Amino acid sequence: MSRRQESSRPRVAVVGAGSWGTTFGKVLADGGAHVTMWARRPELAGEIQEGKRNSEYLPGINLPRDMHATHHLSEALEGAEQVYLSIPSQAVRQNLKAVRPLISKTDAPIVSLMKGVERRTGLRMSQVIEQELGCDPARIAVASGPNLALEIAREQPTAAVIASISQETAEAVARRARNAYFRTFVNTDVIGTEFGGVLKNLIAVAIGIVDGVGYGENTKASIITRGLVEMTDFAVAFGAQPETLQGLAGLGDLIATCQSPLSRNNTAGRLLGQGYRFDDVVKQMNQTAEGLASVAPILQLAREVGVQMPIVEQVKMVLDGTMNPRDIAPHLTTDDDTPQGERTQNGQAGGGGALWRSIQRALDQFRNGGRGAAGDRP
Ligand SMILES: NC(=O)c1ccc[n+]([C@@H]2O[C@H](COP(=O)([O-])OP(=O)(O)OC[C@H]3O[C@@H](n4cnc5c(N)ncnc54)[C@H](O)[C@@H]3O)[C@@H](O)[C@H]2O)c1
Ligand SMILES: O=P(O)(O)OC[C@H](O)CO
Repeated sequence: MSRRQESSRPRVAVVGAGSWGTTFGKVLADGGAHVTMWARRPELAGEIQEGKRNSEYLPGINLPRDMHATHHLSEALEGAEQVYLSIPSQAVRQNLKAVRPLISKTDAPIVSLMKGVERRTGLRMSQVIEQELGCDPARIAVASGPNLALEIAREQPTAAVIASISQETAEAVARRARNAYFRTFVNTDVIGTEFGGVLKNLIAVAIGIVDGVGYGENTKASIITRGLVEMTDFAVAFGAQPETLQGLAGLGDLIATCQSPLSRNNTAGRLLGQGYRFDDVVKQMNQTAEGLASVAPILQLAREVGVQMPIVEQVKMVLDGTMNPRDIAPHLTTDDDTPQGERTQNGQAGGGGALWRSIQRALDQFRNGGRGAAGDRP
């Protein structure tokens, strides 16, 4: 491709060159964008820029010629029409402080690719972005879904959802972030989309734990199913649409993360189940397992709104070393001896579910001027 052709392509920046940032950069470049990655380490920026490889995070993957990289943030952000963020959630705030002055003159959409909450505040990443950049929330979007980086880097067909409170922003990002192997849907339920990505990590840690112990498919299916109930109850209590949790950012991501040995959260859980202590697991993981840092703030938030999360509670006990991983299975729902109905706390899977859902849908349409908000729409 000539320099002229390349310079006419829409410019986007990706901040963070780990496995997901680099994969998303490839998705964007393969979709026709001129991509500049920001890598913290100069040697990684050099490898992507010169060798079109990121051998540490994506071994065996050739990156597109239109993917560039620098360790100078200002270079990466210069002229970017969209900015994508993919660094560990606990490091986002400090990095945004450096990003802010560099994008103050643009109204480029800011897209979170991350799936964690800030440990200290319990805030979702879009909330941290809004605080630190002081920008209109309609400019912020989040991407989520069953998106194991290495599979997408290998160009295996995958779907994702882009959420923003602004339909226009969600669509602009979805149009840019798609190509022949990566299909993006849109919704306006940022809360549900973000919490789906955070919460499935915690259930994937639980699955890893029981896998490490040696339990089989019944146990795992029970945890996945009841885990989805916990995820839905929690997210809905914070204003999410239940449909979002049944979509790509909820059930879809839960299936992918719980089933795949590529998942770092699942892997961390498996090591715990095999008897490794939390500190040893952290040492063995050389990539980000967001679930480990999200457990405590999520449980704190759950307590604040009165939502029960027995599976996540037990993950925390295993992480803290106060529960033997073998004991996780008998407590799948509650320690209460009274048999419970198989329903979510907000009643959506029980008798009142249909009525409750139709009320939600009516409210949803009212809020969106007659358009439905949730659900993954192409
Ligand atoms: N890997 C996936 O399959 C995948 C898929 C979807 C979403 N995500 C989410 O994307 C986010 C990033 O995950 P990842 O998989 O790319 O992680 P990773 O561990 O592969 O890479 C993290 C990157 O952030 C950099 N980094 C670490 N600390 C930093 C700091 N203090 N400041 C700046 N940069 C720092 C690392 O050097 C590395 O380049 C996470 O929230 C994760 O949940 C990951
Ligand atoms: O490797 P994990 O556990 O961070 O999961 C990666 C993605 O979130 C899967 O969608």
